Amino acid sequence: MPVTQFSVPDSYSYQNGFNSYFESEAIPGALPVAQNSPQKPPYGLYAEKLSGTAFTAPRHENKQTWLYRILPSAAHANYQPISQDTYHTSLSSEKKQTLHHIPNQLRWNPFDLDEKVDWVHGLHLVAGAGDPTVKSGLGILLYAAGKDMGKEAFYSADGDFLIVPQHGVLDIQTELGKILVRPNEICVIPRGIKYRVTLPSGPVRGYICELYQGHYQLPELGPIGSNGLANARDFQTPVASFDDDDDASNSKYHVISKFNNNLFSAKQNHTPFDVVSWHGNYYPFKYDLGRFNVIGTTSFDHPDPSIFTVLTGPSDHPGTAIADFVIFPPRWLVAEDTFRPPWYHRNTMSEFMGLISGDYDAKVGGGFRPAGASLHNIMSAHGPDSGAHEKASNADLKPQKVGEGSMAFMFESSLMVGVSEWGLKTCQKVQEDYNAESWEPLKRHFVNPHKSA
Ligand SMILES: O=C(O)Cc1cc(O)ccc1O
Ligand SMILES: [Fe+2]
Repeated sequence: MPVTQFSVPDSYSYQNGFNSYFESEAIPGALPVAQNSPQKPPYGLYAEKLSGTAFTAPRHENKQTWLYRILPSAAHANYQPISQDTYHTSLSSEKKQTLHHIPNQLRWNPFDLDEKVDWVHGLHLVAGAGDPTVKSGLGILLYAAGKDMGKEAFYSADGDFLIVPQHGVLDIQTELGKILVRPNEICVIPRGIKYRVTLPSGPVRGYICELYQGHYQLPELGPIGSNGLANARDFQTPVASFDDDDDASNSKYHVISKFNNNLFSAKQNHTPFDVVSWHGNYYPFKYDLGRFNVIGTTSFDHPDPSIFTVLTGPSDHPGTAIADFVIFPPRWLVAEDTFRPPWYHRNTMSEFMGLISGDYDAKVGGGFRPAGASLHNIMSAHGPDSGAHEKASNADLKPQKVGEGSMAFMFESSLMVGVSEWGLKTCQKVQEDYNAESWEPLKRHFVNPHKSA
C-alpha cells in the first residue's frame, strides 16, 4: 500500500506540488489581479511581502510570497527577551554554553513525553553545528508537548523547521493556512512563517532538523530518471484560511520569535492569522513518508543510503549537504551473495538517527527504540551490532521484506555535530554502554591460511 493508513483523518484542503508557484484566496477576489501592490488591495487588505531568499537570488532559487492580510505583521509592540529558564531552545539557558564535540558513538533511550508544556516550551536543542547569525549550519531539536498553544504564534528567524512527528498529531495553524501532521508524515515550516500548534489527539513527541542556511529541496535523481524517491506531486501546501478577530480587547496575542536560538515575545492586539489570500512559492508543506518510492539493488551489494533521501538542504558545494533527510521505509531486500544490512563504515558526514516506529534492521540488540536517537559523528565507526551481523551473515538470502510497520530516519550533515548539555546530561537518556553492547562483542572469524590450526 503506497500511502500510510492514518487513524486521525485530515479534513484540511491542500494544493499539491513541490516548489510550485501557488495562489490561494479564502474569499474570492481577495488576490489582486496582475499586480502585487495596488493602491488599495481588495477588501481593504494590506499587502505584505515575505521573502525567503535575497531579492536578487537567481530565479531558480528565488522564494517569496505575497500576503494579503487584515493588518500587517509590523503592527506589534516591542519584542522583549523571554527568560530562558523554562525554555530549552538555546545554549544560554545552560551553565555550559557550548556544544560538546565528542567522537564516541552516542545513543539515547526514548525521550520522555511531557504533558505539562506547549509546543514552544517543548522544544529542546539536542545537537547542532554552525551559527544562525551567519546563516550557517543546522540545529537538531527534540520536542515533547501536551498542551495547546494559547493566543500566540511562534516563528523561527533562525531557519527552516523540518518536523518529524514520532507520537501524536500536530494541528498547525500557519499564516498561510492549516496543516495537520501525523506520525509518518513530515512537514517543513520555512523561516519566518508564524504558526500555532494545537494537539487534537493528546501529547506529541518528535524530532526537528532546523536548517540555518538555504532551503530544503528534492534531491537530484540523476540516472534514476524523472520519477522516484519523493515525487513532487505528493507534497501538500495549505490553502488560505484566516481568523477575523475584530474585537481588539478580546484579541491580545503574543508573537514569539526564536532569534539566534533565544526567545523573544511581542504583544499585539490582533490575530497574526489574518491572511485572506496569498501567492508565491515560499510556504509550509507536508509529505506522507508512505508515498516514498523506494529504490534499491536488484542484484548485489548494499547501496549508499543516499538513495533514500527525501529532502536535502544543500551547502554551496554540489552533492554535499548541510542536512539530508533520509528514511528507511519498509522495502524488499533481494540482493544475492550480499551482506544485506549497512556495511561497517566511517563517514566524513555526521549521522543523527531517530526511529518513528518499529525496528531498524541494522540493530537487533533492542537499544534503538522508537522516540530514541543515535549520533555517529564524523569518522565515528559504526555499523550493524553483533547480533545483526551474526543474523545477516548466516541468513538464507531469499527475497525478504524488511521494516514492515517501521520507519527509521537520518539527519545527515557534512558538519561536525555537537551535542548540547541538555542532550548529553540533563535529559539523562544517553546509553553508557552503547558501544560495549553493540560492537565490542563482535567475534573474530578470520581464518589465516598462513597459520596452521
Ligand atoms: O549507519 C546507519 O545505520 C545509516 C546507514 C544506512 C545505510 O544503509 C548505509 C549507511 C548508513 O550510514
Ligand atoms: Fe551510518
